[in-house]
Amino acid sequence: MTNQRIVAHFKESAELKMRAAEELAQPIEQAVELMFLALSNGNKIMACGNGGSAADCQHFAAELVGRFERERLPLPAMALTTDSSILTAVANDYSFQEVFSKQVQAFGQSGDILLAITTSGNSVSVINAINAALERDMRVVALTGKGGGTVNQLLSDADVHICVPHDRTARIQEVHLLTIHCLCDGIDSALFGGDVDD
Ligand SMILES: O=C(CO)[C@@H](O)[C@H](O)[C@H](O)[C@H](O)COP(=O)(O)O
Ligand SMILES: [Zn+2]
Repeated sequence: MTNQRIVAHFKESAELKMRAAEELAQPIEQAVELMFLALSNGNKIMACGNGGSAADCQHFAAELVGRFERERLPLPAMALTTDSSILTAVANDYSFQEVFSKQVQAFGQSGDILLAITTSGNSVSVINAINAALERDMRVVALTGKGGGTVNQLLSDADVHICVPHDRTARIQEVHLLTIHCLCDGIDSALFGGDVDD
């Protein structure tokens, strides 16, 4: 019984990934172009999200500041999910809904990118960060699912919406992580060309 449940998770995840590849390849490519252009111009990428998506933000920033698969100079990416003093001060003195938007207002500059990760597309802390980014003339790459929720109403053609075609949070997160690795690989390929050399 347990074994069947495990196999069912693997099957559902694999099937979704194959299906999502068709739908998401184009927006992921657009996101790589947007990110590469920003990094080439000396801008940075900031990432925000809650719970498992907070971990995704940190994973992404680590691969840009450290490395993905190839040796290169550190690239400027930061997770807005890590400074417990900022997070607790803003949540305590204002509201949790402002924990990311305050940081976008503090650190964001025109031309920077916000990587906004929310499986529902409805987390208010992430929605507020998107609005703060757009107000600062930043571009937004949103990773969502479940139809995209409120995020649909905020983005324009200058932004990129990568919406995983599924309703289950865990499955959506699994595709978000794969997408993050595609973004890292795309940025490295834009820097160095197509082949991984190790
Ligand atoms: O990882 C999981 C569930 O798989 C949870 O921690 C999940 O990320 C949290 O419930 C989040 O608060 C969900 O927020 P969101 O994806 O709807 O923006
Ligand atoms: Zn999770």
